[in-house]
Amino acid sequence: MNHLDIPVLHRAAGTVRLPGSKSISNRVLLLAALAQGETVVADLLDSDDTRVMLAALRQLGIGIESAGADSYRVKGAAGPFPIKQAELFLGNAGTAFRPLTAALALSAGHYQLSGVARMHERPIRDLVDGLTQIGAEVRYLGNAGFPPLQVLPAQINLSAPIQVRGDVSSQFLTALLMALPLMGQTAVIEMTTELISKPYIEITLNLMARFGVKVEREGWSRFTIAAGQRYVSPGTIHVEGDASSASYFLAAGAIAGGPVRVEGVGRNSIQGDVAFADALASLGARIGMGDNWIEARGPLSALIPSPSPADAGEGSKLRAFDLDLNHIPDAAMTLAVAALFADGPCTLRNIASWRVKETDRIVAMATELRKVGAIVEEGDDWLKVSPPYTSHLTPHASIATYDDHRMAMCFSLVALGGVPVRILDPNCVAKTFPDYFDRFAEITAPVIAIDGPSASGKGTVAQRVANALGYGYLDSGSLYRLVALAGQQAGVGYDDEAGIAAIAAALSAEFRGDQVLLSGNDVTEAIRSEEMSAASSKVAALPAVRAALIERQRAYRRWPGLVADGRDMGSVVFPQAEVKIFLTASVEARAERRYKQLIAKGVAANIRPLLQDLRERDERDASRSVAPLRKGEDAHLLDTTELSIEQAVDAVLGWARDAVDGKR
Ligand SMILES: Nc1ncnc2c1ncn2[C@@H]1O[C@H](COP(=O)(O)OP(=O)(O)O)[C@@H](O)[C@H]1O
Ligand SMILES: Nc1ccn([C@@H]2O[C@H](COP(=O)(O)OP(=O)(O)O)[C@@H](O)[C@H]2O)c(=O)n1
Repeated sequence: MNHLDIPVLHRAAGTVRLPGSKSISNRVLLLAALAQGETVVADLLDSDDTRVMLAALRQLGIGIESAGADSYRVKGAAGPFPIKQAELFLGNAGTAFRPLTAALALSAGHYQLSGVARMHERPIRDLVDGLTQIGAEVRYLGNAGFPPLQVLPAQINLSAPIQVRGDVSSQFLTALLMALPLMGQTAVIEMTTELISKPYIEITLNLMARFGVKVEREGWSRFTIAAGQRYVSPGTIHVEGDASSASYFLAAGAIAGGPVRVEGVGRNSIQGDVAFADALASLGARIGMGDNWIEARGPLSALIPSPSPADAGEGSKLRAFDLDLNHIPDAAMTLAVAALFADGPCTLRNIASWRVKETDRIVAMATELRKVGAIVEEGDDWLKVSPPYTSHLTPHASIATYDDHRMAMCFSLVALGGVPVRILDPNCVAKTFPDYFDRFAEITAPVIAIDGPSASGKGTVAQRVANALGYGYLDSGSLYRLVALAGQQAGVGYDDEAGIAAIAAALSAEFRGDQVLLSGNDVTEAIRSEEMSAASSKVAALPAVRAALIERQRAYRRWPGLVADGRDMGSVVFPQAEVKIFLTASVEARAERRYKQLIAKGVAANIRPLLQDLRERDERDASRSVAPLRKGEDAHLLDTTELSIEQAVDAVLGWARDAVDGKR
């Protein structure tokens, strides 16, 4: 079977920009489709579930065009769907299936809705019962109570309150709430049971209000949509980052040092899953929050006195917990795996909804946690997880993922316990977070940052260290050289900051072995010319250019690790690097090395202008306002004036070993 092996990981630190929220993305798409006017949906999640929704809406006659990266222009139908006959295949996307069922039941057409086998095992009776009460014609095409479904035109009557259960899934209530305004009449929904996952209903109500429909609620038991309201486009709507997806990164920060920061959700979020941060805090993690970000670090250890607050979390465990997690069912899965890193048995309560998700998550979680050595007890709606008696997780476990994206994402955290872990069928994360593992690697893969002036030997040493450790290698200087060359080719002046920054943002660069390609053309030699050396140091002084290249550089941080060389690897791009080195040599030694390099390549050269050029570039690199070249306090100084290449490489490897050993 297709699998991903995650190596032993020692530390999690860094920043992750979250993909758009799945819950918000699919709700907004449906509301925009039913609304009057055109809605631009920005920062939409790009995943299987949203693709399913987009395709279904198009099939139902809604005009949807791309409006740039992750943005769509949706032309609302100003009421029910215009296409009156369709067969929809909705994969395993519950956030598409349930709301579409309700909206189609009120659209006076002939429709069929089906999905993958698992979708046909996920209950939908409570929603169908609610719709049937108001006269809708919704029939089971397979097993009663489950998809696939047939929907027929019907006379809808809203005179009596709709009675709905809310104890299996809150999505049924969401589906009814979003569809009912199509009728333009007063509609009342009464819950016949306790409502679970209330924060998801808050998202629904919040988004309906953004589209102009107000729902009055009495506690969580009665909801009224007053007559005469209709959906109207709010113009542009930005989808927040996915708070459930944030849980893996925040847990990683709490388990393995941190700080890990997620961007895209924060204090102002409308998603209940941000409460996951509070749960982590109750386990002892140190949490910070801004309007649009959340950050997690490991607990402060009361026992181990530490020299600086930044190191204080090392080695200290999370506190054991006993929590009711009904309000954050999805993010709660992350806590089940975090329990492996706690100081005692942990109990997750009130999680019955796990049984009807992508898989029976209680069974799946218990089975897979046992593979890594946990002692697990399970009940109808609870799970008790105790870390292994020895505190050591079982290495090389093969984790089955049950076509459940969250199982795959949660279990990546196991590697932070100092054991390699294998994730089977890792591509199931595409449901909500297609590049999850790349992002996770960007906060967990170790980095060796080597900065220093031109011709100090950074590239030579970095490449050899990378080979010795089996790590990847990033020559960040070549990116600035590529920008300079691309700017020259496009005829953009090196003083046109916005123009050069736009080139940097769109740079089509590829490293293939020793070859460097720009828009598919081999420019390995062209970027090394003296002209490009001077030009690159000019474009590198432009703040907008540096900003445009940051995320691209961070994306090179992959497992098992990265050696990166440049001027600001340790200070700006990878401030959390395991090892930072400032590599230098006297300017005379460097001029001589450059001279020898050029002569070896058959290029005529002269020491004096080389010396002059190095001095000028040193001056420009050291005096620029953004990311100037200088040795940071936390960097090891390596002066290679009197060293051979082998000695320099050995010194770096020694520091790298010490850093990793220190974390064991
Ligand atoms: N002790 C040393 N460490 C690293 N490189 C050295 C050393 N001595 C000589 N060199 C040579 O210096 C030259 C410049 O190194 P390079 O890696 O291109 O520098 P940088 O990437 O810092 O500009 C290379 O030809 C390299 O072989
Ligand atoms: N991280 C980096 C890397 C390079 N640079 C700039 O890009 C230019 C080319 O980088 P390089 O590493 O290829 O240059 P050399 O050290 O090989 O001469 C340098 O002169 C720096 O001004 C930077 O500003 N920041």
